[in-house]
Amino acid sequence: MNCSRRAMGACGRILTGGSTRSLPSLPSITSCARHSPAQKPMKRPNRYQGATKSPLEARTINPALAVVLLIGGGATYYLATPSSQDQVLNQDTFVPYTITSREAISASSFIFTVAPQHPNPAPSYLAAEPGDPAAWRYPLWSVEFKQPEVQIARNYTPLPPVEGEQPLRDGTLRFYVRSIPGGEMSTYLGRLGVGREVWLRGTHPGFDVATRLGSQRNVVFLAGGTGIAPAMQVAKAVLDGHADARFTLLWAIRSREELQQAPDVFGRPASASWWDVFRSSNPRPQPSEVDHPIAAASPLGRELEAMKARYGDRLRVHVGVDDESSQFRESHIWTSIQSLRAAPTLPSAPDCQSHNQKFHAPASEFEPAGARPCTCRPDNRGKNLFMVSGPEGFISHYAGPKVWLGGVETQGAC
Ligand SMILES: Cc1cc2nc3c(=O)[nH]c(=O)nc-3n(C[C@H](O)[C@H](O)[C@H](O)COP(=O)(O)OP(=O)(O)OC[C@H]3O[C@@H](n4cnc5c(N)ncnc54)[C@H](O)[C@@H]3O)c2cc1C
Repeated sequence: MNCSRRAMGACGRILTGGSTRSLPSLPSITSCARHSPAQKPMKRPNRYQGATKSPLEARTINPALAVVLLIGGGATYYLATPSSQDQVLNQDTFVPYTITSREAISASSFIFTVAPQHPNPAPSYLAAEPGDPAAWRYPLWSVEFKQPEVQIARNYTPLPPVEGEQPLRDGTLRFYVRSIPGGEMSTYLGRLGVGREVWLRGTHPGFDVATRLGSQRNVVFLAGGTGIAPAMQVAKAVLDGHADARFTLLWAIRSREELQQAPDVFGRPASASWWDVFRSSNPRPQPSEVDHPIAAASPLGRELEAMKARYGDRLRVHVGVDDESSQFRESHIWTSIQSLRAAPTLPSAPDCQSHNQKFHAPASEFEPAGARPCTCRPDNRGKNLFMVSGPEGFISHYAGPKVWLGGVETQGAC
């Protein structure tokens, strides 16, 4: 735990969904804060968090920037009653959707699809004009679901459309959710079957990946569990957007069934016993790169496989499994960062709110695209990114605890 935090650097900060950090050959870090002054009150849940400076930054070898997206715990928000006039997805009121499919991945996680009850030909998360191929407007975004019985809301991250499928103009969205024991919203969603009604509000743009990355092309993304949803969003946006972009996904999961079903049949590394861990002749299990095709792929595994088929070596996927004692450690993160062999970037402009670390630290995880314009030299715009996303405990492990910084609760800042 301490080791991980040291590895990440000296500072970090909480983002509602992610945190930012520096990578080795990627310079200093960028960070995001959880609450943006520009945001309306009551809208910011807090599962994904971002950290500003990080241990990685502290150890900066060559400046490069890293963004860490974090998924954190959820805050409770009292919800406004939806107006009858707001029938399509919007940022102010909750609108009804219907669950159209539900697929279990493990005993506690599942993917489900929702369709709006009032179709909207131009949802706010689509960039294309009607008639053009549809594309998502933001590299990273989420919507809120509400739990009507106890009046709370939580953010969830739509999964990118499956390979070969356009974002659907009928507004259909898919989500990967884990039911947390005792969790108000996630257990509520876990109980709902096909045909049940859910209520959504959004679109909520996330950390402005495009501006932060600028002319740089490398992202390392450490995702814990359902934190893979934002990772897949960012991977698709970055890899579709730039033919020379490279994305390394480090996916930390509790058990292999998130990636592969029937793992014992298909060659899962043997679980490490306590005895194994301490036997010098049996070194500690290590995270491994995912083979393609993925044997007995889970529904999520099939989606990763499709992305891998599309992007080839530009997308590398590594998995660390709790049950197999192959968690990601500092050395794995550094190896992934350094393997990108990104050219060092120059220091950012002192007043650049996108790339200077002092502004990055208190930045919000929820920020409108372009809200923080880059003022760096034209030939030095952007930072390679290291992003972290996952449950609060996961983020704390890698980015450090939540702290208050400049009146904003952040994570990864110290
Ligand atoms: C921008 C954003 C996007 C998100 N996208 C997704 C997504 O795509 N899929 C998804 O499943 N979640 C996502 N989340 C997290 C989600 O919003 C909720 O926080 C989560 O589902 C838990 O809510 P809850 O009401 O069930 O638990 P709560 O009642 O809020 O929490 C109950 C307890 O469980 C702990 N806890 C919360 N989450 C976890 C966890 N993952 N593991 C272990 N303990 C936990 C809390 O700290 C608390 O102690 C996202 C969060 C944000 C901010």
